Amino acid sequence: MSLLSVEEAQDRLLNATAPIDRREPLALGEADGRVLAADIKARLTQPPFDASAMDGYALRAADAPEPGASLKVIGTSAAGHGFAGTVGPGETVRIFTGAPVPKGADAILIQEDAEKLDDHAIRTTFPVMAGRHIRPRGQDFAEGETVLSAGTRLDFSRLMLVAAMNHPTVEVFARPRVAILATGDELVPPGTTPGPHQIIGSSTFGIAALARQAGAEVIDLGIVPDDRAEITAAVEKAKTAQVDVLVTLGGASVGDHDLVQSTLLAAGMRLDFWRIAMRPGKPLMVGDLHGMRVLGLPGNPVSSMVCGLLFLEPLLARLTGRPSSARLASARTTTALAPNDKRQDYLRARLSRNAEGELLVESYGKQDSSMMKIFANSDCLIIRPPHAPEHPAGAETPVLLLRALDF
Ligand SMILES: Nc1nc2c(c(=O)[nH]1)N[C@H]1C(S)=C(S)[C@@H](COP(=O)(O)OP(=O)(O)OC[C@H]3O[C@@H](n4cnc5c(N)ncnc54)[C@H](O)[C@@H]3O)O[C@H]1N2
Ligand code: MOO
Repeated sequence: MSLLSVEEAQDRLLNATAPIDRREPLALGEADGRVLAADIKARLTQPPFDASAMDGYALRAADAPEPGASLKVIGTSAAGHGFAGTVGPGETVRIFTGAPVPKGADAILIQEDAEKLDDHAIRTTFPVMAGRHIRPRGQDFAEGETVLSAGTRLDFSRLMLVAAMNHPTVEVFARPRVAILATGDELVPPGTTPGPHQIIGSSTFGIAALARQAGAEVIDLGIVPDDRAEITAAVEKAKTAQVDVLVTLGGASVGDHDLVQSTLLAAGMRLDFWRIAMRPGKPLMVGDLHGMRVLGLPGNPVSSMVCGLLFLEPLLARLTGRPSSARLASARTTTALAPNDKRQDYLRARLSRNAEGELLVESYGKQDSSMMKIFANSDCLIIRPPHAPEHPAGAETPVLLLRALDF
């Protein structure tokens, strides 16, 4: 059977997935990272009045086109406490940043450009133009204006804006619910003592972190042995918990103890596809069961994570109605890379910069998909397309970033 390409598999997965439309109201303080389910209109105009952008003096520009004008100080306008009167010819009002510009005034002179003659008079030392240092009412947004659209992911800048529009709560899409089930007689949880021939089940923690970063709510179904009844019981738990995505770890290949696919098929799963032309991650399986998308990830921890990055993360982005995160970049290889075979390769690699600031990438020699230390020390994965010829040292290659660059 020929293997599906990564791109074809991603398309098939995403094209068959619609964004979830469950919604919930949330207090703004809880809404970081969530996706708006409705457009947001401003409930008021910002700024609500013409406001001073500087500490200084509000005046009539016509009174002081040239330096040397003397003006009488008739009052004060502070943020939160405006001046009730009107600025007439030859008059000025002491004003502070954020304070309303008093009636009659049409410009602000910054205090550095004012010479104080006494407590009630100043002389200008700089020409004043109408409108100078005034933030006009509504300069930011106007009441009734649609400022943010449904589908926008909330972050620091948008939360600040929603608050400024006077909304204490927002309507957001519910987070996708992801259940993670680790399978294998050999697995025990971290902090326990493995028996003979056992190892620690670690992949759940990587996949859970990735899913949470992609906006999901995670339900850890724990570890079950290679046993059909136990796998079936765990799948029932996922169904009862009404998850959107069931991720299984391990048991995805062709060995006698790889029971996940046959057990899920017996439980009613519709198999979409299985086995991808990629390394690591070949045994990836995708299907549907009881309304859940099923992602069967291969057991080798690095294979699980690479499949998580390439399939789970975009799936969760689709479910929340937003584009996938931008992990693709380009870097120059420090060494030549061997010609590739028919599987798209994802090589663990480290990034650095040369004196010109260009990104350089160096792959690790040994790429066994059980080696988590090398994966954790990697900054990116070099992408080697199927049948790529030898890649010369110094040429650009696409890379998949594992985390944001901080150098
Ligand atoms: N004859 C073949 N054998 C294998 C093939 C193949 O095509 N033909 N594919 C290989 C590839 S590629 C991979 S990847 C693995 C994946 O197999 P499974 O999904 O069945 O994974 P397991 O056998 O259950 O486990 C593999 C390995 O990973 C360890 N593991 C499993 N789960 C976890 C976990 N949650 N945390 C940490 N480590 C885990 C497990 O102990 C095994 O060492 O199959 C190849 N074989
Ligand atoms: O593809 Mo497996 O995922 O090589 O280890």
